Amino acid sequence: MGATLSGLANVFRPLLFWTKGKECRILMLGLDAAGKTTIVYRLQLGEVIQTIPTIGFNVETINYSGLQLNVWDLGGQTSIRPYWRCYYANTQAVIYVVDSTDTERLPTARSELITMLSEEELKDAKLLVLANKQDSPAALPVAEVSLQLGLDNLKDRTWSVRGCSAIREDGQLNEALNWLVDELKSS
Ligand SMILES: Nc1nc2c(ncn2[C@@H]2O[C@H](COP(=O)(O)OP(=O)(O)OP(=O)(O)O)[C@@H](O)[C@H]2O)c(=O)[nH]1
Ligand SMILES: [Mg+2]
Repeated sequence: MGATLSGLANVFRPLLFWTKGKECRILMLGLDAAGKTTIVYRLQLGEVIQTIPTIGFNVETINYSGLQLNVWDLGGQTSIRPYWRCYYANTQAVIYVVDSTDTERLPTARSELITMLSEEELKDAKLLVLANKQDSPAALPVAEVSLQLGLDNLKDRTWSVRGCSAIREDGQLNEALNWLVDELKSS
């Protein structure tokens, strides 16, 4: 019963505060095909949309739990990654999305993450790592993704790693976002 009530609370939480709240700038980063765009529109529209690779960026506003989240979803292809840094200024949080089935490129995801976090402009940014595509049988468990990204080595950073699936309705995505908005509100 307790679990059901907390599930319901998670579902209705985004609706509870629909008026414009404090603005927060959030960057969605991660390698190409990690699921960034799918997640953004899943959170905004509550549905799974057909995506195409992002060339440049999408920017969307999501009113969530009393905050106005201005979400910048940047393309993750190799040739686009050098431009991520143009968007770092005034960012309060980074959502770093990882394809948990793409084991071959986890070292690349790790090095891009480390490079990004070393930037002065992001030194105070909170970090939410999403180990996405957990619906797939080929997905590595969250703990393994975390290990391979070297997250335990992070110092002086408010961070969390969560498993999720952009295409499955299990509440994990909302739970992860709830963690982030609670951190943003308390800072
Ligand atoms: N099985 C599964 N597929 C997913 C999930 N999330 C995204 N996808 C699929 O992964 C592919 C890439 O998703 P996108 O959201 O376009 O990826 P992206 O990170 O925005 O990629 P770029 O824009 O190129 O950086 C699409 O075919 C999605 O349908 C998920 O949780 N599970
Ligand atoms: Mg995209």
